[in-house]
Amino acid sequence: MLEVADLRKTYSTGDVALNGVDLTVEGSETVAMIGPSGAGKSTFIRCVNRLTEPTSGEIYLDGTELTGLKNDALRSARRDIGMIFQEYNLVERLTVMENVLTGRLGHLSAWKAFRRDFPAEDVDRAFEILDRVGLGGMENKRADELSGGQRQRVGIARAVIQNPKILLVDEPTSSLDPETSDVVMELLTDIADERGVPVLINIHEVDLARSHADRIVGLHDGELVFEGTPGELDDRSMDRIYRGKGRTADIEETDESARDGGTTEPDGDAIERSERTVGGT
Ligand SMILES: Nc1ncnc2c1ncn2[C@@H]1O[C@H](COP(=O)(O)OP(=O)(O)OP(=O)(O)O)[C@@H](O)[C@H]1O
Repeated sequence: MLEVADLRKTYSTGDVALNGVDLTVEGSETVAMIGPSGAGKSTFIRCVNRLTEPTSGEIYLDGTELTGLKNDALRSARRDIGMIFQEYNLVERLTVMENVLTGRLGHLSAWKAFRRDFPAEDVDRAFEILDRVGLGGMENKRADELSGGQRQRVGIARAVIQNPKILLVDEPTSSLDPETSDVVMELLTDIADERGVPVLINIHEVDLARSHADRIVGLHDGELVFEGTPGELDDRSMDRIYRGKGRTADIEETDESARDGGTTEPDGDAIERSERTVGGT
């Protein structure tokens, strides 16, 4: 389970990317994070795996506090986080099998990692996972011979072989056509279910989020302004996420004036206006 509390990030440029975000992702749920460009989605994911140092806040993964970890402790915690990237981040000249096995490098001693000396069980698992993601028989192909969809499947297999406690996925479909995007999203959610691992996906395509996620969270200007099921993501929520309209503060203000309008005695002018209206009818 990932638990994030009051996460804040201000870059050295003064840009406030995250302004106190709370989020929990657990079980085998798929949570899609949506929001306009610059809302802070990538910063959030990068803070969780500490590629970006948060300014403040707490991040727990299955009870381990990730902020503040250094060196070996940080390396070990990162083994528990499977990352899947927009641009796949494969080593082009290596084979599919070699790319997948790099997901196990963090589990080997430095010497074995240097020699890429993987135990037989890792290789067996790589075969099994490649089969699961639909790349059975392609183990010896070089990464640069693959299509975008195939590359992303290698990226998924490489993350899954880590045995992660969570999958963090950054714009997995941005470089893919709509049909392949759909297949990749389905694969991710199925794998989450099968392995009992939660998935947090940062995604631009709202339709994909709606059709594949269990829960959607919306960021605007570094703040979480929506959290709900795909069915709850109505036009008003979309406005709040993409235009910053009707955020909690605005709603409270509106509600207050509505309440006032209902309970406060109208002033003299209002009475006059209303009488004119009545008299005129
Ligand atoms: N390395 C950086 N240095 C300074 N400011 C940054 C850096 N990275 C991001 N920002 C700023 O932080 C804010 C959030 O950016 P971030 O990339 O997290 O948003 P995003 O929602 O992922 O956007 P996109 O969907 O375009 O990728 C933006 O204002 C951005 O300019």
